[in-house]
Amino acid sequence: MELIEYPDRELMMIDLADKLAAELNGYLMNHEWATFAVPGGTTPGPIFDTLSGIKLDWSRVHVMLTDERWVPEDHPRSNTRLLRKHLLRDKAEAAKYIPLHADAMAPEDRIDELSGNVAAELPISVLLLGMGGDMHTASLFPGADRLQEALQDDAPPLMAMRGGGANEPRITLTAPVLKGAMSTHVVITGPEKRAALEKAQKMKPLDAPIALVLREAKVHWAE
Ligand SMILES: O=C(O)[C@H](O)[C@@H](O)[C@H](O)[C@H](O)COP(=O)(O)O
Repeated sequence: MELIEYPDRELMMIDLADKLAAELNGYLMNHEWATFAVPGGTTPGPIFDTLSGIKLDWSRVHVMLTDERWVPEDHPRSNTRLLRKHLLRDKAEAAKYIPLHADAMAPEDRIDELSGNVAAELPISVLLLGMGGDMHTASLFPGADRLQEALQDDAPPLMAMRGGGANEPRITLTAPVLKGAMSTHVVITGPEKRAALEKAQKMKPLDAPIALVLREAKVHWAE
């Protein structure tokens, strides 16, 4: 794991946005398109704000979430809503969006179709992950109902997930998809998450799902 510490959050968000854009740009030099997977939650908004204004051939960037809360897209907890408001606008409006959500009561109602769309975009070229204080990443929560299945190397690309720290049903990329990314970044803030991250390094993914990716990841941290 490579830990990159920043003097403050604002600087980190801007610098990380630049790094991600540079990686996408580099990838596009040798590939027809790039798959860019990003987290929801409260941390990445400022990264998205900066990214959306960066000059890049966004029309060849396919954006997807690492996980989604199964709520309508105009719900305050919808990660899709966050993306539309902060990332898929300005220059980045040209990006192709690969949804993890569809209009249905439960994720299981639409998962086959959503999963097929995700499978066509793999491997992920550039992956950005968040992490919770409980060491979950994407919607792979310790104690969630199908975590064990989602950690298997032959897990389907997308799975529904309930329980653990999740408030509502979730849909999430699974371990093989996250581990298969060409480049992996994790962004965290504050002393509590820093301590959790350090603990996770010595733990198994079943207890600390972020541990799945830590060996290969660059972790970006600011107080
Ligand atoms: O939908 C989500 O909740 C996320 O994708 C999730 O995996 C997030 O990255 C962590 O929960 C950290 O969330 P915060 O940034 O809000 O602390």
